[in-house]
Amino acid sequence: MQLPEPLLQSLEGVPGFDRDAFVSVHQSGAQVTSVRFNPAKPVSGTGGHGLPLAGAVPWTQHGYYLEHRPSFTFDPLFHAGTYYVQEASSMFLEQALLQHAEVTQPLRVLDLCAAPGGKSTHLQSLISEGSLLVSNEVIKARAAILTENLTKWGGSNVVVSNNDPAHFARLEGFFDVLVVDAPCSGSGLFRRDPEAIGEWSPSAVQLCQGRQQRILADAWPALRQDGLLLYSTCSYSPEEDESILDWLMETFDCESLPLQRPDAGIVEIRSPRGAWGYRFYPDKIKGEGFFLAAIRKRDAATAPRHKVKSLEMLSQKESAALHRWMDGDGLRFLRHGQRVFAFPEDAVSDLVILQSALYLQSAGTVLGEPIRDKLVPDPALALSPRVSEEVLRCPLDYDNAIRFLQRQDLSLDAPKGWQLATFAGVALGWMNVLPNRVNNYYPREWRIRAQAPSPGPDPAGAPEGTFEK
Ligand SMILES: C[S@@+](CC[C@H](N)C(=O)[O-])C[C@H]1O[C@@H](n2cnc3c(N)ncnc32)[C@H](O)[C@@H]1O
Repeated sequence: MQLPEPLLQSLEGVPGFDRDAFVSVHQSGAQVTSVRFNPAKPVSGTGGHGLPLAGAVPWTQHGYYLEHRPSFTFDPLFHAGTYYVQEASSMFLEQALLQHAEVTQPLRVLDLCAAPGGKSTHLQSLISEGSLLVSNEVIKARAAILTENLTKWGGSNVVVSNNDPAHFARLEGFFDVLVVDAPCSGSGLFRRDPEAIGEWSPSAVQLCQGRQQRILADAWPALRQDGLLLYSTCSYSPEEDESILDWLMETFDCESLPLQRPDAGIVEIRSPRGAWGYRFYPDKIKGEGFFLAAIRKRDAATAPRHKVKSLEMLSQKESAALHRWMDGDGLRFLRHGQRVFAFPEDAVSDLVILQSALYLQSAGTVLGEPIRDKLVPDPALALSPRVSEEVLRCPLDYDNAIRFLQRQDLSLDAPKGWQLATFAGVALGWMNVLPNRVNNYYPREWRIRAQAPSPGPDPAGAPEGTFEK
């Protein structure tokens, strides 16, 4: 692996940069794989997840390294949203949130650059049920992947939007926490993705810096006074890290916040204007290149009055019928078009504002489409940890679970009607058992398309739909 010489030269003198160790860790071919478990979907069956765990990630509660990289595509528990494959350094976000936000209180959190959903699934696990996460992605195709990953994660307190950062100016002072995991020149991921080296150049770094400033300037008004900004990149370049912190300090009234580090390998820096930032180098910690900083907004933001369209609530009778399908404690059932969905009761007024200001891709948990007195259940309901205990469950063995996820026909001896297909006690999706056949309702766009790998671990990694920082 040939790292760009201009990159190495630009890092000379940057705190924590050790040229020889840095080059050598990139040339070693070593790969680090890590996952973060979903606390809302514990797996208790024999052997649990069966993943080859190799110790905890020191800066997060639910993150673990793996001894090697298994084929996630052919693990039903991956599709069930019981864990997310996430780069370890990125999980440091948890420390920043826990140290500087009141996560036990209801929070409105905006994850502005969210696809494919690593930070958003993490944030969802850290905030309270009555909090609200708005997970935004500007690129439409990527917003669809984000929705899929968040649907599988299962939280009802999430809204996915597909907006340009500039649109958030309509929500002045609305959010308590703003996460900007900015698009960047990507040098931090060179070890994992050597092909990205070819796309790197000093001018790409400049271009990214300009874009990062625009994104931050556009979203800044949406953060309330005393709200928390978490800024991160996977770039080593000071132009995208320290210089952005200095630009924030010069442009806005804000205060930089220090973080406690549970691992001495994380390098604490002070920018020329004194802002704190945290650098991750693969030769110093077990993870990829990453940068994170926490900033408190000081200037005032006034909450504007919104012209709002109301939402259609279900009647008590309609809602009562839905409790057979979902534990609705603390949730409100609402109608959108033909479908009904569940949303945290305390956040319904926020949703009314959001739908007036943004282009929403999804909100809460879709239960399905009521037809006469019956419900055609939605995949999101199957993947919600709140799906009712009353719903019939059909445990599948491994081979049938894979057939189900490939959307193939199944031949099973099961009672008639809607059933949750489960594996190791965790729901995968819906089947409708008819007298002469079983209809597989796994979404076509989510199905496994890859060929099954040969038995045994797959150190090179099998093709898969979801893996990112
Ligand atoms: C580093 S990735 C986000 C990764 C994500 N936070 C995660 O943890 O999985 C940056 C995201 O910003 C989006 N993006 C690109 N250009 C953008 C822009 N001008 N404004 C906002 N987002 C942008 C990209 O599509 C990409 O999804």
